[in-house]
Amino acid sequence: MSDKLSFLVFGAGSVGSVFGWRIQVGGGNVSVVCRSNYEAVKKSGLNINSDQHGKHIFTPNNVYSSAKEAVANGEEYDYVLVCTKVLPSYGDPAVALKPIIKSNKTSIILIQNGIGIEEPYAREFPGNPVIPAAAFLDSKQLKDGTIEHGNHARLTFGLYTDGVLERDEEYKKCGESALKAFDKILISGSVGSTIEEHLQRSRWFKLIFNASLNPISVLSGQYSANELVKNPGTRELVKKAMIEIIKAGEAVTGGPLDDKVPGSDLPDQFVKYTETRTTTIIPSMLQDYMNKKPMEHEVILKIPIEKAKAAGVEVPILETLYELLVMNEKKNLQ
Ligand SMILES: NC(=O)C1=CN([C@@H]2O[C@H](COP(=O)(O)OP(=O)(O)OC[C@H]3O[C@@H](n4cnc5c(N)ncnc54)[C@H](OP(=O)(O)O)[C@@H]3O)[C@@H](O)[C@H]2O)C=CC1
Ligand SMILES: CC(C)(CO)C(=O)C(=O)O
Repeated sequence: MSDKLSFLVFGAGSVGSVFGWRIQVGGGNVSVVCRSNYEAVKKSGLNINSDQHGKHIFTPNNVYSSAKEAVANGEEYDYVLVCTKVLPSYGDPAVALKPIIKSNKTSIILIQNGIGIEEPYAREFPGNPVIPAAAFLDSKQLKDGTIEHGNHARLTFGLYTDGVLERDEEYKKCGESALKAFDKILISGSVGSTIEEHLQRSRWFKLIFNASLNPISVLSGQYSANELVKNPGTRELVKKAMIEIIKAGEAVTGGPLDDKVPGSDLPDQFVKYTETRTTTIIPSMLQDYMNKKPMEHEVILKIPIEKAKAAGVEVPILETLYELLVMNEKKNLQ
């Protein structure tokens, strides 16, 4: 039996493939569960063209077509990395993991955008460490099993301790050691890694980009993030949306979203970062729209809007983006 840590990537799309690959490079035993790209990945692995690391073929230790198949020989994983899109209106996402989680040994890492993503997993698996991660990278699946990755990859993550879990010392102890081992293997795989105490602040920080540039990239008529910040009119719109997200995030989490940069300076920082990128950033929401797939508007806009309002912050631009996006999606998916 291998003494390596075992990882199961649930949803080997672009993000799952990049992190799965780097974790294998860092010393992990990495298996993947695929859906539409199963045949291609089983046959030829994942071809990753990365500006950061060059061209590589990531050959997972095992390729499975379902959660059931991933445990058919009694496997129990140290970590399950959930890298699917977050689409709560299509059903409870935690149910899909039920065959895989057999004991509290398995930590559940959610490498996904959005707010409020942890609750279904914490409810379904109350003893398993739930570790949400904000992912900073740009990646895209060009065709089944062929992934394009930009010039950086970073994860900011921490232990979810809201609600009933706050009282459970055993949960915290297991969670803390899972965080440390994950951090170590990411660093070995050349992934930027930060264990974050103020978890929700880092999720709202990531949302500054996702709730502004992602919907606007769709609604503008399919412009990249780089193009949107170059054009003066959309640049201003993006910044105004960002200000709403920052105010909402500060009110909801009770503190600044960044330790060093004041909230008022963050929109300029995000815009500058996007403007100076040499790779073209096609936000994941625009990728979904172009592929006629459902978009993650519930966790990127709807839930943040509800939380903002509950905290007394008005977010009219985000509400407008949300309504227009839902209308667009209806037509796009017809
Ligand atoms: N792309 C990016 O640059 C970034 C994305 N993110 C976030 O990361 C998350 C993942 O995004 P991304 O990798 O782009 O998404 P993708 O759509 O590329 O990948 C998701 C994968 O999960 C698969 N999947 C979905 N449901 C199941 C299931 N039940 N069983 C097996 N496989 C399943 C999908 O299969 P199928 O093709 O059949 O649907 C697809 O291969 C999202 O929350 C996104 O917002 C965060 C930062 C950057
Ligand atoms: C920040 C960005 C655009 C990737 O760089 C992202 O998170 C997404 O595509 O959803």
